[in-house]
Parts: sequence; C-alpha cells; structure tokens
Amino acid sequence: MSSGIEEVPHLLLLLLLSPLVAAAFFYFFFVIWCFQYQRKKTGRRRRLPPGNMGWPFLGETIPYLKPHSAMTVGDFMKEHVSRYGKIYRSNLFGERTIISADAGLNRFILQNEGRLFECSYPRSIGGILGKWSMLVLVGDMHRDMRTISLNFMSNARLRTHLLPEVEKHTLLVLSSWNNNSLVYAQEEAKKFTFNFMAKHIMSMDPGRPETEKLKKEYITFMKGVVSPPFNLPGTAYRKALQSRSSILKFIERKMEERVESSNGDRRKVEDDDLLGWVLKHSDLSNEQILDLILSLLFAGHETSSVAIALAIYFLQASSQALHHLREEHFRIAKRKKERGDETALCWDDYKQMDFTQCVINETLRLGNVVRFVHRKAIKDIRFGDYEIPSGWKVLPVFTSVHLDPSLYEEPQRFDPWRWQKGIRGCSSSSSSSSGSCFMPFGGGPRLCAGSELAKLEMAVFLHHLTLNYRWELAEADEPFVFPFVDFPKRLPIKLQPPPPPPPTTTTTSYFT
Ligand code: HEM
Repeated sequence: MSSGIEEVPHLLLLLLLSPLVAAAFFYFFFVIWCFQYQRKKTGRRRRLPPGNMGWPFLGETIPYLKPHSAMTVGDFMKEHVSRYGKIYRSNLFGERTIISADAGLNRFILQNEGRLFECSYPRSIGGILGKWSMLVLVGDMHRDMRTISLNFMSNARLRTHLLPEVEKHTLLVLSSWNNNSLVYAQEEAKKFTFNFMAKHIMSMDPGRPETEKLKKEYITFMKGVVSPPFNLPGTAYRKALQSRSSILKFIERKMEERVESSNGDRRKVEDDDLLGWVLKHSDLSNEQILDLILSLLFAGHETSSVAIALAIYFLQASSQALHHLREEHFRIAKRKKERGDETALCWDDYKQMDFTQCVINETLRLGNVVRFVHRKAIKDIRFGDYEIPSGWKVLPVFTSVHLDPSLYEEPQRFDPWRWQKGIRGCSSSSSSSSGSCFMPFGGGPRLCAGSELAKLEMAVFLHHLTLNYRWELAEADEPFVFPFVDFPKRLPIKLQPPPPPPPTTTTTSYFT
C-alpha cells in the first residue's frame, strides 16, 4: 500500500517531466502527420494510369482485339485514349496491363529492355514457336540468338548474298504473272517471301516437292499462330502444334543429312545458309537450332509479305506516288543501261532508291504491320505522374503514334513525300524525342533483326513491279487487323502492261 507522503515525489517528477512528455507527444504526432502528408503527396504524384479493368479474367480483351481497318487505331483505342489519355490501364489477355499510345513512353519501354521491362509474349506463343524462340527468350540466351541472326543478316551479307537472292525470287514470282490477268497480290507476296526464306535458311529451291510440302505445313502452322490458343481436337491451334512437330522433324532430318555428309563433324558443314551457319559456328543444341529456324521463318515471312501487299494496295490508290516511284525506277534502269550493265541490281542501284524508301516508310507507318509488342514491368517504375507496378503487362502501341494527328499531318493520307520534309512532332526537344514517332521495327535491344532485309525485299520487289506492270484492284479489298494485318480477299489485282517510259529513258524488262 502507498502513503500520501510517498506520492509527492511522483507528482513532482510528473510535473518536472510534463514538458518532455508534451514534446514527445508533439514529436510523435508530427512524425505521423509527416508520414501521412508524404503518403498523400506521393500517392498524388505516383498513381496508376486511369482506366477500366473490365470483366473478371476476360477484362477488355474481346473489344481490344475486335477487327478493324489497318489504317485506323480501332474503336477501342480511340475511345479509351479520348476518355483516359494516351496512357491507360486495363485487363488484357488475363493480365493487368498498361497500354501506351504515347511516343515517349513507348521509347522508354523499349530502351529499358532487361533493366525495367522484359519481353513477355502470351504463353501460347511460346507453346507454338518453341521455348527457344527469339520472341520469348530473355537475357543472355536472347542476346546469343540475336547475335547469330544479326550476323547472318549483316550488311555485308545483304550486299553480297541476299540482294541477288531477293532479286532472283522477285523475278521468279513476277515473271509468272501475265498482263490482263488477275492475281492475288497477298498470296504472291507470301510466295515470294516464303521461297526466299526457305532458300536463305535451308537452301531449299522453290517448286521442289519438299519445299511445297514444307510450305503446306507452314500454312497450317501459321493459321494456328494467329488463332485462339485452344488445344482441343479439330482447332486451328491443335493442327498448328501438329504441323510444328512435322516441320521440326523435317528441319531435323536436314540437319542430320548435313552433319552426316561432313563425316559427323559440325565444324566441317558448309555455311552458305542459316542452317549450315549455325551448325558450324554455334554450339546451339538441336532443339535450340530448330526453334531459331522456325522463329526466323515466322518473323521473316509473314511481316515482309504483308508489307509488300500493303505497298501494292496504297500505290494503286495513289497515282501520283506511283508515277513518282516509277520515274525513280526508270531512271535507275536507264543508268544501268547507259553503263552497259543490264544484269542484276547492285548495291549502288539500291542506294539510289530514295523515293522508294519514302514509300516504304509511309507504307509501314500507315499499314502498321506490327501494331504493338508485349512487355512486362520487372520493377516498380515511375513514368511522369504514373506508377507502373512490377509484374504488370505493358503494351507499347506503335499504331497510335503512327496515326497521331499531332505528329503526322493528315495521318490517314498515304503521303510518301512527308518523309522528305521531316516529321513535325519528332524534334528532340519534345517529350517524344527523335526516333520515337516511327517504330515499325520496334526499338532498343530487340529492334527487328531483319529490318534492313525487309526494306531490301520491299524495294527490289517494287523496282520490278513498277517497271513491268500497272495494276488496279479487281475487287474492293482493304487491310484489316485480326489482330494480324490481312486482306480478307487476298488483294485481287488486275494487271496491265506498264506505261511507256518517259521519252529520255529506256527500261530493261527482265522477263521478256
Ligand atoms: C516489314 C517487315 C517487318 C516488320 C514490320 C518487323 C517488325 C518487327 C518488330 C516490331 C519486332 C520487335 C518485336 C519485339 O520487340 O517484341 C521484330 C523483331 C524481329 N524480327 Fe522483324 N519485322 C519485319 C521483317 C523481318 C524479317 C524479314 C526478318 C528476318 C528474318 C525479321 C526478323 C526478326 C527477328 C529475328 C526479331 C526478334 C529480334 C529480337 O528479339 O532481338 N523481321 N520485327
């Protein structure tokens, strides 16, 4: 029990300590207030982009993938950008996603591959292209595969090997056409890029039974790549998986033949095609070689053929651009003739194709062969006012930038001349620094490994096409996004003889 006398020192002590207690209380509340203020402030500064997560699991995937004209961004993008701005959030492909129609953010994403973001395609793509496919690999393995692809499509090889091959395969397709007949331009472009890739990758000659068999399997495979990934009997995806294993068996047989014919020593294999080159110069396993070859066939065949079909489509609707383009090719042909050089195109001829490069750029800008790519944030990232949480999917959408009226005057118009004047929104002082307004081939460490080859293919094809034919649509058709760009009617065109060259020029017809 305590007495009243004992309580006096306690009271005194309390009185003495009360300023300290008050200060401690004050300090405590001050810290809490500061903490809350800071949280409010950062919360205000760092927030998720606005948006709508849609239905559970499905999110907004269905409206996002709704087919639309390839020369537009589609209703989904249009409505979302006007409601939320160029950066918004959604739920797509079953994942929380940030969608970017902003040139600056797109560039930031691609430049920070491996540091802040990582390539992240849907699992079904890995299932069908293979786990060693370049599209799904990340880190060191991706770098090694990329180096092999870049070596094989180097500038030196483009000049010496690929230009003559591209021209040979162009002429093979175009010489099978007849004036006043109808061809399906998209099919013909596919034939050209497939034949070229099959030769380039495995030295397979067009028209031979094994090439035709591989082509048949490849068409089934492609149908599955672009279909919903339901692995059920009868579905396109299941058939594509079966075709994938037939194609792989085929490539494997080719590999074994090569190694056997060089007495079982990979280092003695001839290296004049990609298969031989990887066997000889790399230590990739058979499985890795198979996936590399299949993914290059996929990356190089589909994209370039659609790009060529798009150029044919845009040019038939723009007589002025076609006229200008034809003049350029007449000039090149004339110069060759004056030099007494009526043989194949050389690198210098290709370098003369300035307006052609403008036509190619404009085709890729307006047609948007690859509309967006798949990435994932691997850290919490701050971009401007927004937070992108680690683990979220991120989709840089190139189409929205390519069709942005604040960057491209009259973006819906096919205007190759705009590339001679420069693009107005792309000055380095703007938020979207130079180079970020035009990304048909992606960017950063995953920039398309075949971009130079693709441009070469398009230029050489256009050279011989414009010199030898005139064409018009035989039936109305236009490119659609399904989400891969495709012409529903395969782009039927009616061919006519070319107009006579200007009086001062004489042309070389390579087919007659
Ligand atoms: C007009 C035609 C083409 C377009 C529009 C195009 C577009 C693209 C784009 C946007 C990417 C980046 C993918 C990403 O970042 O996730 C890419 C990657 C790639 N492309 Fe192309 N491409 C074309 C033609 C070609 C050709 C002819 C080849 C040659 C075989 C090729 C081989 C590749 C490869 C190997 C990659 C993966 C690069 C890497 O991951 O490091 N492409 N392409």
